Amino acid sequence: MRAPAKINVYLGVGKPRPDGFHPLETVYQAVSLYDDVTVTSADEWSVTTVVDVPHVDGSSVPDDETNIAIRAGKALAAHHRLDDRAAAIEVRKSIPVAGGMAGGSADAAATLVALDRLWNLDTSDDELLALAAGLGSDVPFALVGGTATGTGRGEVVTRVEDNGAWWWVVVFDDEGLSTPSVYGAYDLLEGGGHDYRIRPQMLEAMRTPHRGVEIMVHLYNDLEDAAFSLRPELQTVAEVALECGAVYSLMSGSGPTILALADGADDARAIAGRLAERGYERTTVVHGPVAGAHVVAYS
Ligand SMILES: C[C@](O)(CO)[C@H](O)COP(=O)(O)OP(=O)(O)OC[C@H]1O[C@@H](n2ccc(N)nc2=O)[C@H](O)[C@@H]1O
Ligand SMILES: Nc1ncnc2c1ncn2[C@@H]1O[C@H](COP(=O)(O)OP(=O)(O)OP(=O)(O)O)[C@@H](O)[C@H]1O
Repeated sequence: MRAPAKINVYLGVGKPRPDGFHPLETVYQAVSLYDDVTVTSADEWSVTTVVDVPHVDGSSVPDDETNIAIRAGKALAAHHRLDDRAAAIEVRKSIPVAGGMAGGSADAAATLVALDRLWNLDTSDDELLALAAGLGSDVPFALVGGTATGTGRGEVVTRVEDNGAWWWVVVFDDEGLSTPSVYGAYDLLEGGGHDYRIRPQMLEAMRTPHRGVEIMVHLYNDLEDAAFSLRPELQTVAEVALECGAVYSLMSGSGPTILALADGADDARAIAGRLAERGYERTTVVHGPVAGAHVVAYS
């Protein structure tokens, strides 16, 4: 089972709720960078992470039951009162770890769908989405894919019509950035007191056939200043991407991955080449939107 990375083409963040989570209004996009998950029935739960791409460092991915893929499998088994079931999970990672591209969420979504098929459970889409929401704010979107809005803490996902062919250069970072620490820095900067809603004009513009570049004025990420305060060199990466010809540059989710928007595939490859000349060699070209781990019905 294959699950895509996500980016947030718009991320508006409010003040923390009583439960500590931040209310979000985001526009997610699934892009063509994937983790592949394989499951086999076993007597005990296990997870193995395999990395065969240079831009991923899998050393910090847990191999015990804290791995979100095992948490997903156990949640599915418990939901069906099959607590005696277990599986061996193999995750082949291409999505950077703690990169703001929801790699763990992709693994969780892929595991839910893969085990549902392996065990012939026929879990409904609504039940899968509810299980996904219990695992993490970004997991429901990894099931749905495409382009979608996320509200609540990000887990309430509604597909939107996106007739675009977006091309991005993804600039990887050597170190990950912890999502809670970025939200913490956002609170210290007293973020959240503004109107963070998605502009209807953005959704309208995405309905019209476009190449991403026409939507550029609407691209936005409220967590950028917070991440840049923790890692100032990330702002430099975003600036260099513009100097290398990006139409726009944006941080992905809670960072540290930086996205350079390109005007088509050839332009993206040219930007990646110029970035390499400037010393940023750990990049890849992706396009979006792409399908999620499973085509689900949603409202
Ligand atoms: C940055 C984003 O990727 C944008 O889509 C998400 O908000 C993060 O989603 P995620 O990694 O699936 O997040 P979760 O696993 O649900 O939460 C991890 C931690 O991030 C913070 N968190 C997450 C989501 C949210 N709406 N508000 C938060 O404050 C909380 O400290 C939480 O303990
Ligand atoms: N299957 C997994 N893959 C990657 N990280 C995992 C996994 N399971 C648990 N983790 C832990 O979760 C942390 C964050 O992982 P992840 O790669 O999903 O971050 P992220 O891409 O920044 O997520 P998001 O964009 O949703 O905030 C890792 O540092 C790791 O310790």
